[in-house]
Amino acid sequence: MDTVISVRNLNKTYDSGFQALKHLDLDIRKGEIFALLGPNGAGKTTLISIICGIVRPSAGTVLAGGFDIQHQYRAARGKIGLVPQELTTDAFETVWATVTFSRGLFGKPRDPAHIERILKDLSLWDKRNDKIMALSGGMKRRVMIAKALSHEPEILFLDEPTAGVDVELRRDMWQLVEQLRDRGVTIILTTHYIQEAEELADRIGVINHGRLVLVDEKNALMQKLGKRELHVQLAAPLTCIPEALSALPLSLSEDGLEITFTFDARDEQSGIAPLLRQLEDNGIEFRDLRTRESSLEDIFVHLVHESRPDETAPGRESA
Ligand SMILES: Nc1ncnc2c1ncn2[C@@H]1O[C@H](COP(=O)(O)OP(=O)(O)OP(=O)(O)O)[C@@H](O)[C@H]1O
Repeated sequence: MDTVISVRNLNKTYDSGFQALKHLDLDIRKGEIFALLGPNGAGKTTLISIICGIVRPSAGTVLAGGFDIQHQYRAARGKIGLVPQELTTDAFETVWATVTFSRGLFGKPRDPAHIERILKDLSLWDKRNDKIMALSGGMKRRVMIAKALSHEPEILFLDEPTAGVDVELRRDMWQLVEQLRDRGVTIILTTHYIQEAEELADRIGVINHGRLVLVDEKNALMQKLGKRELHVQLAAPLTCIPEALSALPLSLSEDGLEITFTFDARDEQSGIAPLLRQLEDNGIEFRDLRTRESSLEDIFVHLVHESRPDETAPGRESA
């Protein structure tokens, strides 16, 4: 698959001496939705700002559409649309004027048909003559996307696209992102919301303390790192796990009516069949069985915990 963004050995140390990015390598593939996930201060905005040419790296290279963001800035930047976290647009301008103006900033010739298409795609056409300040929060966000798409970029960065928006608007935004991808735009979004990455992304990168802790296909990630649980509903309550079963990874619910067995989704032998035999051998009857896969949230918490630089006890893990 074609690579549209290529980041190599990126380092960023701010003037304060703080190292925000450490030896970061990343390739973004054409046409994918890539979610960059990380806790506060992990380095997401720093990384995006360097790729978009807003912040200078201390070392390393970034190619966008084959152009070097430092040495071929205009060509590289022309490939990229950026929707920043903050709504930065002139409140007194109309929707049409502000989006048209953005296109001009990239030195592109006027193209009213293109602006019309974007505004229609983003359900802003009816609002084209309205002043930005008269729009709802959700519409303002759409205007920011329209501005970012005005110069026909191949790559769209969305920095926390749904921070602080309500659930309904978040769903709207997700739908919009998928529509843009279907039209061939490569999308990179940063998010705190694990559900957002789980819902939208083809691939996920997890960043913590300036390092990319992991990059993988979402589904592969969930399969590889996922744990599964088998919940066994018992016919009669137990007071404790019988001695004969104490070697197994079992836990008993407070009311004694459910045993949980945790196993690794990667193992071919889950251990469920031997477990059920042992339950029978020990006279423990059950009424029902359910399995549950770990969510991306479980995986994320585990990864971020593992990658703490000050971690002194390597064996410690979150469950
Ligand atoms: N101009 C700056 N000077 C010094 N340190 C900075 C500067 N900008 C960011 N940092 C620090 O770099 C680290 C990474 O910040 P960054 O904004 O990239 O993180 P983030 O992952 O986007 O966080 P958030 O999710 O909170 O937006 C933070 O510790 C931040 O305090």
